Amino acid sequence: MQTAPAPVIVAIDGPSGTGKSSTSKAVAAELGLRYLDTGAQYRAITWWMLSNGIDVADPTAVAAAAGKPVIVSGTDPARPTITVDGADAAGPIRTQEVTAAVSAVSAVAEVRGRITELQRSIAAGTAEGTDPADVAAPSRGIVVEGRDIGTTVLPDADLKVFLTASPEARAARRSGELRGKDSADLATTRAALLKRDAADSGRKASPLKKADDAVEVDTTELTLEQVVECVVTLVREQQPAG
Ligand SMILES: Nc1ncnc2c1ncn2[C@@H]1O[C@H](COP(=O)(O)OP(=O)(O)OP(=O)(O)O)[C@@H](O)[C@H]1O
Ligand SMILES: Nc1ccn([C@H]2C[C@H](O)[C@@H](COP(=O)(O)O)O2)c(=O)n1
Repeated sequence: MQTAPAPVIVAIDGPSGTGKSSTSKAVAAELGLRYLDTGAQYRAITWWMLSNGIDVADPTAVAAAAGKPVIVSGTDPARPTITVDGADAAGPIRTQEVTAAVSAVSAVAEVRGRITELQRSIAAGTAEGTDPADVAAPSRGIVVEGRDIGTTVLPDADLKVFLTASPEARAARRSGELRGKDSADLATTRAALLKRDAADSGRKASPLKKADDAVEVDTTELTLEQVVECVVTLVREQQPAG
């Protein structure tokens, strides 16, 4: 009798706007893997703090509340979901208010401890933090994207990818996304991206950092399709033949 291959774990990290979410979703869909957006989890806990009157500039208050919200992620790459205390949080976590506060909240060690635990549980396919439908579904593995997946959350991942792109390319991508919804011009968008990167790279607790054994892919001059093809090839290369 043949044994099923071990599930593959892919970690994709990098600064804002480098294409982590788009790439991870497409790679997971193509390879039949699950997909976890860890930034959405940090945004979800930030949204809960803001909605519940917690002063997000006060790390002690944030730490004291870190264990309270129940955050559940759905990991179908075609339809990723996120709920907080049972409420759909997919829309509210993308507001400017949450984006402006998320780096401060995610720098608090108690928040990171709580969310990292959820991420490891979801990657292992256990129930905590996972949509029950996902636990029941057969899985060939997962693509997990964020800032510290390869360094801290899943240091034994089968493949680690670190995406980069120039600030200009990232700002242009984001401005294209925001057009019609927001008046942010290219320079404002670029400045906001760099400010968030500096906060995420400069924090003490598990900063944004390339893992020593990660493959760096500079996406500045690549289309999304080219980046996806590159990562799919890297995943296939590290899987045993047969
Ligand atoms: N290689 C690429 N070429 C052009 N546009 C891209 C490329 N990769 C991603 N994009 C576009 O850039 C925008 C940002 O991509 P995405 O949300 O995947 O980045 P991200 O790294 O996950 O960002 P964040 O960390 O801020 O969530 C999206 O509009 C996406 O379609
Ligand atoms: N593994 C992670 C993922 C995300 N964060 C923080 C830092 C980001 O600025 C924020 C939002 O992430 P995004 O939606 O832009 O991917 O969440 C982190 O600290 N660690």
